[in-house]
Amino acid sequence: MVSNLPPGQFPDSALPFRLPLVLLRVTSSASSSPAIIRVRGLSKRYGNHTVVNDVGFTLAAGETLVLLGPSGCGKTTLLKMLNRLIEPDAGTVEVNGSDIRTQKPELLRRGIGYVIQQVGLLPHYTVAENVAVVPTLLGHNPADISTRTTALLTRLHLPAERYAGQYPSQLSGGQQQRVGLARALAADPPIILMDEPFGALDPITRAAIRRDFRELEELRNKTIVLVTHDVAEAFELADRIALLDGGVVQQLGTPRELLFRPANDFVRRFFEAERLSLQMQVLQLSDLLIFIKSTNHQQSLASALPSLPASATIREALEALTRPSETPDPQLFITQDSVNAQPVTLSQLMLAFGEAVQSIKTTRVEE
Ligand SMILES: Nc1ncnc2c1ncn2[C@@H]1O[C@H](COP(=O)(O)OP(=O)(O)OP(=O)(O)O)[C@@H](O)[C@H]1O
Repeated sequence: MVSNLPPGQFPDSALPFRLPLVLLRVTSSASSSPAIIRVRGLSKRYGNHTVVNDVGFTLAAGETLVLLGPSGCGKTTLLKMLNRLIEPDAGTVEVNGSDIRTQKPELLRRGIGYVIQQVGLLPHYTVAENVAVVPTLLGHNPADISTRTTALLTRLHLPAERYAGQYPSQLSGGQQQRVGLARALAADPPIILMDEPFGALDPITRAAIRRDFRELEELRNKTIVLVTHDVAEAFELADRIALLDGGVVQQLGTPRELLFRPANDFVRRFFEAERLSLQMQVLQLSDLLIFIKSTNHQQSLASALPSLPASATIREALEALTRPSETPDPQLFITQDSVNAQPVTLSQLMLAFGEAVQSIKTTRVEE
């Protein structure tokens, strides 16, 4: 019965069983959609050095998998084996059920978007010509290419009337990166591979492009494999993370699973320095509802206070609650549906956050 409810909504009768629900959410994993990428036993050696060692995973359509790990752990090598830029020594990659070795590498790559840190725009092509490269190679209708190019550039904050005719050297690094993203999306491939796509950008541009990335309609249904060594970026963008060390996947799971159920000491240590901030990014208001004391409130107050959905993260709630305010203990409403709204003050939220984290830890120890 409880599992049929949307996240964050619990019937009163479920009260005594609320604690295990927090745990259940930690263990919930990948989607059950059909696999679009299936990797088995993938290995690559250079001389005596095994840089990717027996890696396997299955990716559902629409999923974003982040390959995370320290420098030199094999992320780029693994990514490049997915579009045959590097051939493995062992193992297989299947895309939509067929072994990629049965396709010519250049044909395979036209069907898989690829975004890299160095962007790799063609310097003597205009922005519009760069975006149009793959659809042109695929023989798409020129009018359709032009319409899509204009739409993509506009969506990525590069209005075509201003930027379409410019050359890459006339653009900033962030603008070039946006053109790189538009180019990867131009032929509407179902799969996009991204290698440190935001790595060369300053923190503000990086945050802005990451926000666009999350909100971009064109990316919504794509299956994405993204390489990064930035933990916060991985947690922000991933459905699942494959954390690598020495070419071996140390753990593959949701950000919650890696944070709250680390498979080994390497995984635990990897997130240690940013643990608090990651917990605030991973836990949602819905996880805290059971720890917030219900108070009677006037419905009329709801419209006067800021509100956030129960799916908002603790970080988003803290951002909302710590804006300059006249009130010593500001509050907001957590909206669960059109009828139910739970008021919470900043101090209640902090207390509930502490209790939620503690309860997850406690439940683990008791297992
Ligand atoms: N062509 C090559 N010849 C020999 N060694 C290589 C080659 N390409 C990569 N390596 C080695 O393989 C290991 C993994 O490299 P890879 O670029 O996949 O790591 P990475 O995790 O992407 O690192 P980074 O985050 O620094 O980009 C490194 O030790 C690297 O030196």
